Amino acid sequence: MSRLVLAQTFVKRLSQLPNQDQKMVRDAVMQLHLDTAAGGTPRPGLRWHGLDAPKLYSVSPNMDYRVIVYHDSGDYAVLYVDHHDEAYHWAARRRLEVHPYTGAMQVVEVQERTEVVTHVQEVTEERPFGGIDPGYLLQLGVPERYVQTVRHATTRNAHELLELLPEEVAERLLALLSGELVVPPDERGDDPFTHPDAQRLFTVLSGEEELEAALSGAWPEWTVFLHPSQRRLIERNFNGPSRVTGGAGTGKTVVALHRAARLAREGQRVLLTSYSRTLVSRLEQLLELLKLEGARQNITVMTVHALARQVGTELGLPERQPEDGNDQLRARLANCAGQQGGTLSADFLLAEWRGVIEAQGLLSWEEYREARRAGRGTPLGARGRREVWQVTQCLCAGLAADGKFTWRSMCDAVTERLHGQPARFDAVIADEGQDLGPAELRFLLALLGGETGRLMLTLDEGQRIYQRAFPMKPLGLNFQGRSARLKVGYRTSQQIRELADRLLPGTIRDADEGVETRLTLSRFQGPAPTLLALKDSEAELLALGAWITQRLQEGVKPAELAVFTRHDPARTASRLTELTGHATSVLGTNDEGSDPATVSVSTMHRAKGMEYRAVAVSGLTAAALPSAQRLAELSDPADLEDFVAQERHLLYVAATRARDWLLLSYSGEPSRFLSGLPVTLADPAGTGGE
Ligand SMILES: Nc1ncnc2c1ncn2[C@@H]1O[C@H](COP(=O)(O)OP(=O)(O)OP(=O)(O)O)[C@@H](O)[C@H]1O
Repeated sequence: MSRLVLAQTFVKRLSQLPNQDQKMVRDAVMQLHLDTAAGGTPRPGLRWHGLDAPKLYSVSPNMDYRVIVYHDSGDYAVLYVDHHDEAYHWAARRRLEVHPYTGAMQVVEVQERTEVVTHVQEVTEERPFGGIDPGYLLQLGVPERYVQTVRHATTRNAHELLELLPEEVAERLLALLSGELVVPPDERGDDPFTHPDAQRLFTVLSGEEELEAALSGAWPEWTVFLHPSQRRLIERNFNGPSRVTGGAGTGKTVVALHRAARLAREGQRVLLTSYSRTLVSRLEQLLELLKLEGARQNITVMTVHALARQVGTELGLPERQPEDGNDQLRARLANCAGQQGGTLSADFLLAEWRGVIEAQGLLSWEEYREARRAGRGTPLGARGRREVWQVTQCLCAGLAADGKFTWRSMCDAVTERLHGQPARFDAVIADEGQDLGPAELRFLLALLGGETGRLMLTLDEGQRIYQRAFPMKPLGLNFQGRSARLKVGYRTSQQIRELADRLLPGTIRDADEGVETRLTLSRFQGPAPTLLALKDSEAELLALGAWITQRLQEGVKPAELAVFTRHDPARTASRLTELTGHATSVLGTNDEGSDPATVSVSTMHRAKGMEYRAVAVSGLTAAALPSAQRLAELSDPADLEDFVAQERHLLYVAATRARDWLLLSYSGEPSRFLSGLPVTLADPAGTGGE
């Protein structure tokens, strides 16, 4: 009996081919399987023949395409497909080797770039791995042919080398670079394709049906080829609350989905949640791809607020409508302060309400009088506190009289009602957890009957755009020993990730004093991002139009393109259409999709959770980012600092929605967040930086 193994590189390339070509390749692979499954040989029609590289073979679905296959004893591993020359070029640069220490199958790149790295011999430069014992490097999975190259790598070219090595190895070396102690992977096993290191790249198929599903494109890569660090987080049972962190596009949502699926298959009642409807509807769509069948009914997918409202109604809380916009609350606070002749500004009062009273769920004057005001910049004496309390009580009374609630106060009210009730879920997984506040977390814990160990948060401090950081330990959430960082960037090209990383500090500290370095690796290369500086907004829109035209000509579909702006996307969309003729649709705050024949335009806030092949972030002026309008309203230094950090994160979020192409643009004075980034001056086609 022989086995058929599929490599992630094949599945990915197959999905990029035109439909009719995919079918032809699928038929050829199915044929190969049928011919060899019972120990036979491939039929002559497949034109099976050996290549120059050891154990690599080629199959020809037609005159144009070649499928590259590794074959050894009973194993057939389908590695890659492409047009004749490209496929052979791919094969010529790769070897499949069973690693001598780990026993895992590795795809090792050879030639060209290896030599580039080896020949950089600047003795004066620091060699970060120079002092590491070759035996230890081997234990970490470094391919034998690379051990000396790694030891010779300099600080400058170490990253180039890491992008070249098998991912699992690069990840361990990256951890060494950031000063972590790295434990070598498991001892070698018997099967090179099922070693945890190999599972991110290969999947052994158990039959024709599975092969059919894989080949028909019903198998998006993420549903099968998990990174070992993702797999561990999905399979591990934690003895306390757990946390998954990672930069944009490192697969945190993928972990959340697979873990929810795994627990549901075991019969657990799972809540998979996040804070916005857009994010939750994306979770719902992706969950369908995991083909859960009966187990699907064990998973509730809902926003925290929608669920709180539903549970509140069940528990007999009066029906109220949400009123949570900053502008509405600020107006109510100004009104109350005016009535009471207070001295504090509406903005200060709002920040105190959001940052102290709502954040800590303070329900009485005594509690507020004693409360810690950590993170608030302006000190408040007893008189000031009294004034804040009176005004915010007036706010609450006004909201209640009008049949309204703020989401946080509703969460707190429901949490109180849930007290002492049995758990409604066996597990809660909250994606984009950085933007959930204390009230939301308390509610989630109440749904678990207080069992903090059944909560998993996936989050990125660098993408915090709504919620100021707050310590989680007082809520009983201590993640020590149960926190893991994902380091492989799946979404964005190396070039886009590197630029986006420059928008944020290299390390980020959370409110519990945890410090994380943001080092991440990318899985693929792409064109350099472009930063355009134009003389006025009309010139900027024309340049944007030219950039879009160029992308469309290169085969990017309108639905794979998005434009993000800080303010007023409707205006950008209509001016863009007027000036350039490109059809656009504006995405609102609901989860509605856009017309696939148009380019999406939305706010940078709406970008969260989205993904496109090409993204333009336009109008990045000093006045727009951080929003000058909002800055003028803030007086407390801590509020200002929080706000500027959130605006910076917003740019990071918008930029990291791009997989292959990124354009940043502005006219006049640039946003302070762009300082230090190389500008490609007015270049309408967007080719200057590429
Ligand atoms: N193991 C994997 N194999 C292939 N693709 C993956 C894998 N994990 C994640 N991806 C892909 O990478 C992209 C980003 O994944 P995901 O949305 O889970 O990342 P994230 O960390 O939640 O991102 P963000 O924080 O930016 O929202 C998606 O297209 C996803 O399908």
